[in-house]
Amino acid sequence: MPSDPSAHPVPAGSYATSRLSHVPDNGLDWATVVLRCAQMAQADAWAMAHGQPGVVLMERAGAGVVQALTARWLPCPVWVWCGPGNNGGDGWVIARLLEAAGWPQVSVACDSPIESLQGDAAHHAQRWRQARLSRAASADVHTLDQALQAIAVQRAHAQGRSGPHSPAVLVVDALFGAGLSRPLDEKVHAALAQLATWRTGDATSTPGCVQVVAVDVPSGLHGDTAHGLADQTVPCPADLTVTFMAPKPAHMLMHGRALMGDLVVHDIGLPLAALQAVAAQAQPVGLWRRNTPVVWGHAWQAPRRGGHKYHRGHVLVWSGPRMPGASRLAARAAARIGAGLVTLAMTRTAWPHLAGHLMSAMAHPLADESADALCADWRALLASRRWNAIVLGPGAMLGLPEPQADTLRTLVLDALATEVPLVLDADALMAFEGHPQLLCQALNDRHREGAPPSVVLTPHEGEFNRLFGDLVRAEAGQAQATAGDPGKFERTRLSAAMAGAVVLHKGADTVLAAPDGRVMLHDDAPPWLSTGGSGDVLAGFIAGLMAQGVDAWHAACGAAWVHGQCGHRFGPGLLADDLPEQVPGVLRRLWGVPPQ
Ligand SMILES: NC(=O)C1=CN([C@@H]2O[C@H](COP(=O)(O)OP(=O)(O)OC[C@H]3O[C@@H](n4cnc5c(N)ncnc54)[C@H](OP(=O)(O)O)[C@@H]3O)[C@@H](O)[C@H]2O)[C@@H](O)CC1
Ligand SMILES: Nc1ncnc2c1ncn2[C@@H]1O[C@H](COP(=O)(O)OP(=O)(O)O)[C@@H](O)[C@H]1O
Ligand SMILES: [K+]
Repeated sequence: MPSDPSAHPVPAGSYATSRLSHVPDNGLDWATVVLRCAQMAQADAWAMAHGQPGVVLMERAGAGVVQALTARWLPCPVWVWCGPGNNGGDGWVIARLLEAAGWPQVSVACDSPIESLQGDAAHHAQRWRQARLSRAASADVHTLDQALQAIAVQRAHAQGRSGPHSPAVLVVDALFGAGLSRPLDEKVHAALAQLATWRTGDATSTPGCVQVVAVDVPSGLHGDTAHGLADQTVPCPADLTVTFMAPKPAHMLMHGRALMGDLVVHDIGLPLAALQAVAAQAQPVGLWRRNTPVVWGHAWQAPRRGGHKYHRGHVLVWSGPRMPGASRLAARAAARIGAGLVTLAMTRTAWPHLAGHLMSAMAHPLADESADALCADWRALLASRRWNAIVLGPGAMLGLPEPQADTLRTLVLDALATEVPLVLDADALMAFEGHPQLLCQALNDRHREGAPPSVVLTPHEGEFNRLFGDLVRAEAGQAQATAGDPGKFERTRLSAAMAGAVVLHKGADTVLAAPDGRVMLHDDAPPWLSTGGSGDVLAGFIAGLMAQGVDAWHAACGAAWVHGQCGHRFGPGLLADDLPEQVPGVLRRLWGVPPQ
């Protein structure tokens, strides 16, 4: 990861790419999409129908794996495990090319007879066989059982002589790709599970003695959900995974990614037109994208000459009585990202202590002798001025008149009854735990069909599950034949559709979704962001952008990007307080403002 990725208009990806050509077309290019398995198959089919033979694509896929593999490991004994379909087809290419590159011990295991293979895989299996025979070498293909026995012997002989770049045995998992159609057979699952035990090391071997390269995905993992089918476990993680053209959701979601080892996305030469054809089929919503300025930059401009502070919007931040730091972080973030004015609303009791800590931000005291008085004052404040965005949630609940959750729910519903763009975070979401329908109803009442959404919900994974878990499970169960976890992308998409709001589902793999079905992945965030208050800053960034007139969707995407960039710029040791202070540098690079 570069130390300052904001130097690039498109941030460095979180995976390695080989030969990826960045040809922008209305912002659409292979590097910025996340394709579902069916869409990848559509792109492959389009390319094949437009003059790119499948056998050539398969040759390039195998060559890409060999390129990544030989860059990492020295020649060592290799087993290529080939499945019955095209994933196996890649395996035959890999076996042939490794031998052609001079790797001395390459063995192939396939439980399907070569004669039973079809299409491009059959073609490449035959090419492998011919290459073997032309060298007067044996063209024997082994079963997975035989392969396991042989590997057991090879690793026993190699004890103490393997290293990170020269394992006793390297296994290429070319059994099944991302579009798995049914769970793995028990026998295949058990073979991969045995491999996994050897890979991690056991009483008789050291970790790394057996290493694994996955073609497309570790077999058994579905590319759309990052889980096995029918709740089957994914038996064998990989040390290196090579997929093709674009990542699938499983490559980008953390629990899928954790099974992949290093990830390489290899360009097998599908043209941009193939992607455009897939995008056309995905209209009007479009493809799932990776979050870069290309997709939201047009919605957010630098302050204009001759403008004044009111042009840049006024943000109102709800400040809870006991955890005022959270709202102050959000307020500071909103101001730093460009809101012209920021006001914190706080209870009258807290006001004397808190107001003195504010400099550029303003404070407004609210009656707090009872929940009714507080809510009445809040409603009066909402009506009193032209607010351009509201943040409600960071540190919002503790210390409110009892019952606290009821009081906070009323405050949220009052804010939702206005037309002011709104960010609901943390406590404001948890106040609806057990009552998600109430929140969804209020959000849908305010959301006008066809109008852009004006509310952003920013749950982290725990909040998301507590708030939406049951609703999403029910909805996904109805929609999917293969009930089970539909994956973070789909869960987030469903929640946004149900809520009629933008949902920014936080985490190391942040997924954003809009009610109309748009989905975005923010994968360029550093782990330094996992510190208390960092989410409060993000809420402030979103509100700061909405106050400047950016719609909820683009504000959420832009804010997530700025948040990640601030984390990169500061690096280790980051506190949430440091994030807003990084914004000037990030914006300077984003807008190309010359250094001072
Ligand atoms: N142009 C292209 O297309 C390119 C494709 N490429 C490569 O192709 C891969 C995708 O290939 P794929 O679609 O053939 O899928 P794959 O994972 O090999 O398996 C399907 C086969 O397995 C069978 N089967 C399924 N589940 C099973 C189970 N549990 N247990 C047993 N059998 C099972 C299934 O049988 P069926 O369900 O039809 O009965 C079918 O025969 C992709 O990952 C990439 O590596 C690259 O070469 C680049 C160009
Ligand atoms: N490991 C990680 N890598 C990248 N970003 C992370 C990681 N962990 C958390 N984040 C980000 O940090 C922020 C934390 O927000 P949140 O959990 O609401 O914290 P808080 O409530 O303390 O403000 C979110 O934007 C989240 O996406
Ligand atoms: K595989």
